[in-house]
Formats: sequence, structure tokens, C-alpha cells
Amino acid sequence: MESNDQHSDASSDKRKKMSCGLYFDAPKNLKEAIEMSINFGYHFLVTQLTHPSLVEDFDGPDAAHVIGRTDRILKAVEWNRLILGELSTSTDVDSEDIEIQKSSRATLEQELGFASHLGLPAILIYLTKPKNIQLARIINERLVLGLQLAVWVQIPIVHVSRENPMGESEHDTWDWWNDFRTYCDYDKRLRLVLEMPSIKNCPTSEELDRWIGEPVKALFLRTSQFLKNQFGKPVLPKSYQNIIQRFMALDVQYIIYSDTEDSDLGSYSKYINFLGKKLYFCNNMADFIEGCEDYLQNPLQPLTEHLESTVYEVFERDATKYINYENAVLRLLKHWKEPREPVIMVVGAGRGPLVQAVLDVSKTLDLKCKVYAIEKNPYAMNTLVHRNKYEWDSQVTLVKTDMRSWEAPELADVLVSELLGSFGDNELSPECLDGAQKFLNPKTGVSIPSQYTSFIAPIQSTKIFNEIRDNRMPDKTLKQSYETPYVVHLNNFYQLAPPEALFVFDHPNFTDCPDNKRYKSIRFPPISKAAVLTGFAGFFETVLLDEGSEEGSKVMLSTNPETHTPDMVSWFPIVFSLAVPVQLKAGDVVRVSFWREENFEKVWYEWCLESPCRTPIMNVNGRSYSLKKK
Ligand SMILES: C[S@@+](CC[C@H](N)C(=O)[O-])C[C@H]1O[C@@H](n2cnc3c(N)ncnc32)[C@H](O)[C@@H]1O
Repeated sequence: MESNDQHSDASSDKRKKMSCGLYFDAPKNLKEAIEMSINFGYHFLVTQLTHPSLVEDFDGPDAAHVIGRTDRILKAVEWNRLILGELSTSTDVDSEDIEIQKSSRATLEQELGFASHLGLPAILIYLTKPKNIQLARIINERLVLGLQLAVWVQIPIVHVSRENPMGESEHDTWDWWNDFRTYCDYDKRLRLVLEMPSIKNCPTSEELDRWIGEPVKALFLRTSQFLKNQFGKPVLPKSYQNIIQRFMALDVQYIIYSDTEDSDLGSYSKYINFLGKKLYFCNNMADFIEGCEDYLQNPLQPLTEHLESTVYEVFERDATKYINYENAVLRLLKHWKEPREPVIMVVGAGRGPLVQAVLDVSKTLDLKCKVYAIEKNPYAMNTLVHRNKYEWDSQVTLVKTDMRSWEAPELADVLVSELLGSFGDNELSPECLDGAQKFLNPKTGVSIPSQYTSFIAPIQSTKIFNEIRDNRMPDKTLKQSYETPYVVHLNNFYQLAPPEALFVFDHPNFTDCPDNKRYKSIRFPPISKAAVLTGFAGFFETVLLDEGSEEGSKVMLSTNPETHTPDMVSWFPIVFSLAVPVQLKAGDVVRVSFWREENFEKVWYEWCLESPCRTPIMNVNGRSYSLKKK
């Protein structure tokens, strides 16, 4: 059983990760129960720590000291790896009855102590009603005092009243969970176990989206929820498969609870494994991005740091990106009518993929071009020199310089660049291209790209919030960590509204003094479900070439989820966090202000929430994060 956050298991293979646990009701012989479960293909066992049947053999004065079964029945490593300890379901620390409250608290505290004594990786508790504040206080106290194990919180995935129409009132079980984890300060040791609903009450796609933004650790399935195929083997109905497919991205585990007569429990774990492989292979992007999920990366500082070989290699694996660039250059040069060779300058050439794209177009059109490659990174320049000699027949003029200070020998007809970060302008493409445009023909010169726009969307991701809180860099305070944007392949998150356009940059920008400062206040549509706002995800769209207003006249790249370029993997979103999560009710309006600021040495963003509450402005004067211009 994996109890802790494991974002760092970057090389793990999801195909092997359909980890299944078997729920075993108070087995008399725990050792045998484990052996049987393992033989059936399960990885862990869920069972009670204490149970009346486990202590009934004792009487006399010693009986008062019996808590549960003896720890010597298993080795420490077995307790630690194989047992998820279910706490008593008969306790109710939130009871109205003071006596029940008191005795429940005593039992709960004893069980928590016993679970720690046994060295279990995790315990399982249930939320069965809306009010769990006493339970939250006790668990939170343990967490704050340094509880070593994870707390799995089991809850029905859909409203109780939908499962039981005779229920007294409408409850959203997400609210129970949200209250509970909020009282526990979003502690990352709290993980969710979601009970699969009855088939007629499957959650809506939007309800699922919100659960996907939660730290879901396991799905709880009853054997009665399986159908039998023509060979008598268990299979899940399509609607359950669809739910499982959504949660596979979170690497969830599965707990099987036997509520039927079927003794072949091995066929259930086998089926779940089969399903894992089947659903995994439906996701053709999985291999490319696996291991990066929800992992915080610092955005690149392209002007002050030289990119490394591995980074260039990752860019170059993204065929889609270069096919689109090649297409843009091809569509532009197709119309070349001048009686001279077009001058094409690739600025920020890296190891040369865009130079290659230009040379390929030249060959396709049988149009000789004069090609320059401008690059400031001496190590990338070394690669360009080799490629020019051995692959490009020395046709390319290489210039090792900062494009902003280059005195070009002639004007370019086309400037080709890819200086875009996850937020479009956040790797200083505007500043670099404004500096380079002095060697672009002012009348007819074209920049590829000609425009880019950043987009933002409000998100809920307590996972990212906790990653920032718990893994901050030693040289940063907590405040600085929240004020730093991170590049993240978002996985465990819920987007609360569609992305809205933020800052637009056009190239070339032949004004006297290009101004790349920006300010915009964005009001998102009212949110449809209660949620927790933890920050904003940033994306971009870029127009590589714009040939007019007709449909299909633009060559685009996009990371905006609404218009994402299919199969393009070069950019993950950027995340701007808030310093504290903000609770939102259905219908609340999120309004945010964003600034792009600059001075002579750096560029930075500031942001703050205006609605439904106001927050202090983050990253004032780029105090925690900025992009250096030199
Ligand atoms: C995002 S990489 C793209 C590289 C390459 N075009 C590709 O697609 O693989 C940007 C490149 O631009 C270079 N660069 C950034 N700013 C520059 C500047 N002001 N002058 C010259 N090169 C620059 C960086 O060193 C880096 O190699």
C-alpha cells in the first residue's frame, strides 16, 4: 500500500500500479487472511484494529488491558506494508450525547495510539454525517503533533440523499470532506477513499471534475457492483469504468469489499488489473508526460541561465510544435515574389530545430533562402556549428550573440523565434523581440510568431498548495514560495471556470517605445459548485502566422485547454498561487487583478483577488520572483 504522496516516483510505470486492497471483516487469523489476500492478488488488507470478537477470549483482570490483537502476530514490516487499519465504526465523537462523545473520544484516541504503535502506514476513518468538527479536532491534534501515518477518510462519492431518497435533507458529501480537511488545515496526510455509488446514481461529469481536484487515494467497490461476463467472471459496467478512467490519472488504489457469496475474490483484483492496462492504453499521451504530474518546476530564466542539453532534447521531441512552425514558414514563403533570396533569421535558435524547419521549407518550395541563426548560449552554438558543417552544408550564417544587441549586416524578411514560456510572455519574448526587430524590414518584415496571449483560469488544487507549503526551497520563506509561479503538469486539480484572455503581445511592434507593462482585471462567470480556490493556472495561445480573417487562415499553437494544439507537450501550465485557500460558494464570482511590471533590470507579475474577498497584492515589486533582463 502506498500511503504517502509520491510525486517524486517519476519513473514509475502506471501499468503496474493498479494496487488493490481487500476489506476483511475482523478475521480471527490475521496471518492467514493476509496470505489468502496476497494469493488472490491483493496488495494490502483493510481490517479493524479493535473489534469485540478480537478481545472476547479474555477475562479476569488482564482483560481490561486488551486493546486488540497482539502485535506479535505479524512482523513490523508486515504491519507497515500490508495493513490499512479501520478505526471503530461504532464511535461518535460528534454525538449530541456527552457520554457517547466522551467514551468515543477515549476509544478513538486509544486506537490512534495503537495504530502508531503497530507502525501502520495508514488508518481508515469514515465521515457519515455533515458535522465532524470534534473528529477533525482530534485528528488535527495528532497531525500537528507529528502523526507518522496517513489518515484515509472514506466518504460516499455522491449526495447521500441521492443514494437514499428518503433521506431527511440534501447533503453534498464534498461539503463534509471540505469542512473536515479545512479544520485540519488541508494537511496532506489526509487522503480520500471514495465509495462507488449505486449504478443509477453515478456522479455528473462536473461532480467528478471536483473530486479529481481532491487528494483521492482509493476507490471503494463492493463485489455486488460487478456484473458477470459470459464466462462467469466479474466485470464492471461501462459507467463505473468511465469513473475509474477519470481517477486513473491520480494513481488511485482500489478497495474491494465482498458483499456477495462469490468466493473467487482473486477474479476481482485480476479484473481491476486488466482494466488498468486497458484504460491506460487509451491514453496515448501517458508515456510522454508520466512522472511529471503535479511536480513543481521553477520557470526557466532564459536570459541569465543557459539551457542544458536535456532541456533542448525535451523541446525537440515535440514534433507537433515544429510541424506547425514549418507550416507557418511554408505558407508565408509560398507567396515570395521578389527576385532575390528571402532573408530569414532564426533568433534564439537553440540546437537548431527551427533552422531545420526553415531549410526543409526552402527545399520543399525549391526556394533558396539566406538563413541566419542567432543564439546566445555558447553550448547550443557549439551544436549549431557541428550541424552547419555536417548537416546543412554550411549554408547557415551563425551568430553567437544576444539578439537585442546584434548589429545585423542586413534586414530580415522573416524573424522566426520560439521564446515562449508557459504563460507566453514569461520568458521575456516581448523584450527580446522588441530588441531584435531593429533588423527586421520595417515595411514588409514578418515575425513568426506574430502574436501571443496569456490566459488564466481559477483552480482548486490543494495538492499544489501543499507542495508549495511543504517543499519550499531552503532559500525562500513561505511567503516567497507562494509568491513564486511554478510550471506544473496539472493533474490533481479542478478548474473552476474557463480560461480568460489576459495579456496580448504583437510582433513586430514598431512604436517608438514599446511598452510591455500590462494590467487587467478579470471577472470569471459565477462558479457552479462550492469549491476551494487555491490559485490560477496560466496558459497561452500564439498566432505563428496570420493570413487574414477567414477560417483556417491562422497557424496557431495553444496550451489553453479550450483550444489546445493536439498532441503538443512542450509546455505545461504555470500556476500562480494564493497565500491561503479561499472557500467559494456556488454562485460566487471570482475576480482577479494581474499586472506585468518591469524596470530596467527585471520583469515580474503581481496579482490579487478582488472577489469574493480581497487579498493583499502578491509579489509586490517582484520581491519573491522576477525575470532578470540580463
Ligand atoms: C525556448 S528555447 C528554443 C530553442 C529552439 N528554437 C527550439 O525550438 O528548440 C529559446 C532559445 O533562445 C535563446 N535565447 C533566449 N534569449 C535570447 C537572446 N536575447 N538572444 C539570443 N538567444 C536567446 C536561448 O538560449 C534558447 O536557446
